[in-house]
Amino acid sequence: MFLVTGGAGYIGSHTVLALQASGHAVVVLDNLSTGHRDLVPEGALFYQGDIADADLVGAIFRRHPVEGVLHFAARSLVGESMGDPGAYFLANTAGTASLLQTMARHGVKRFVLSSTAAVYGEPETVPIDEGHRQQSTNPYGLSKWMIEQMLPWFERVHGLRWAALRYFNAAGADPAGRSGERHDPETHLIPNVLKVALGERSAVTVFGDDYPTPDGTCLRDYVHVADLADAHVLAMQHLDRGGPSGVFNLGNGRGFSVLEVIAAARKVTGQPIPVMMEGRRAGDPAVLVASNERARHVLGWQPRYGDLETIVATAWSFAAAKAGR
Ligand SMILES: NC(=O)c1ccc[n+]([C@@H]2O[C@H](COP(=O)([O-])OP(=O)(O)OC[C@H]3O[C@@H](n4cnc5c(N)ncnc54)[C@H](O)[C@@H]3O)[C@@H](O)[C@H]2O)c1
Ligand SMILES: O=c1ccn([C@@H]2O[C@H](COP(=O)(O)OP(=O)(O)O[C@H]3O[C@H](CO)[C@H](O)[C@H](O)[C@H]3O)[C@@H](O)[C@H]2O)c(=O)[nH]1
Repeated sequence: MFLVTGGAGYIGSHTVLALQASGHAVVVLDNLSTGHRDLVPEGALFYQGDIADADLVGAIFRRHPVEGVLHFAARSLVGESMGDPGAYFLANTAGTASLLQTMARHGVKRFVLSSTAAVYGEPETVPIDEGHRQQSTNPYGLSKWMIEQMLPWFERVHGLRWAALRYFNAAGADPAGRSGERHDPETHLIPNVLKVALGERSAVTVFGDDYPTPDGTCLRDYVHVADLADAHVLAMQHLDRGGPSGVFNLGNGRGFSVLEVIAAARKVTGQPIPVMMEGRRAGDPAVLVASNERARHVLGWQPRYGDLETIVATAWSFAAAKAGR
């Protein structure tokens, strides 16, 4: 059995589905600060509470035979972190230190962390490999980088084995329609583009068209949430086999511009999707594209839904169903 923190959230709920599909029992811990109780897949046990509540986490470890923890629970709004860094260091870094300490007390020795491409900051070379310098430009990325740096100490002292998965841009929805992205407020590009297609917003705001890229808008590496979920199952299997702890980028290795994403959404939805150009959003690097060689070779990860139109189409099916279309 695995403990999934943040299993009522976007990527966590998809990973619960993938763990269940590979035969694992799951217990979810989530404080529902940004998640939804109804996104927790059927069959998973659910505890509402905080990762830093050592009594509650300890009780879960006493009651259930937890072999490992997949840790998604976090605050993850870059803009918010710029205005309230302390909230991010407390919730993410200190909260995870508490979780790791409780794991150590209860002898739980496997850990998969949701990390982020935001640990790299402005890239010096593209594609970005795991050896790239870490110089996050925001407190959110730094809060995750500090967690990554704690992990080798828990390994050395307590025998923890861990994988830190640095996601690029998570996107799409469960191809079977069981889960999808439901953030409020929604800051991510694809769901916001689809809100325009649904008529919930009048136009997509494009943050900057003067970047040094072919069409002037930012390039990002969009990776399907079901492919991310698969990588978590593979990372746990890798640790099970006695594979070494480590850091892995998760992206498709291809960059798409904001305007290319909007064009794909026009094609998928058949809607015109008007655009409104605005200035740059603070802290956005021009290009973020992953080298995913390590995840492919070491974990045997093979993304199944790398095609941009497929990513957008699965997100569209979920968003349209939610809106009653
Ligand atoms: N969405 C992305 O593109 C992206 C990219 C890189 C990294 N990440 C990371 O992936 C993880 C999941 O992201 P998401 O997009 O699914 O976010 P999400 O907000 O949908 O999910 C996070 C879940 O954690 C829960 N939670 C938050 N703080 C908690 C706490 N202290 N105790 C218990 N539960 C708590 C929330 O209620 C929510 O259900 C996060 O750690 C995020 O930093 C996301
Ligand atoms: O309404 C919008 C929303 C976004 N964008 C642009 O679209 C691109 C993608 O933006 P997202 O907000 O969807 O994603 P980010 O690249 O900002 O952020 C993601 O990648 C980060 C890594 O830098 C973190 O991991 C973060 O958690 C994760 O959401 C950016 O160029 C952004 O400026 C728009 O033009 N309009």
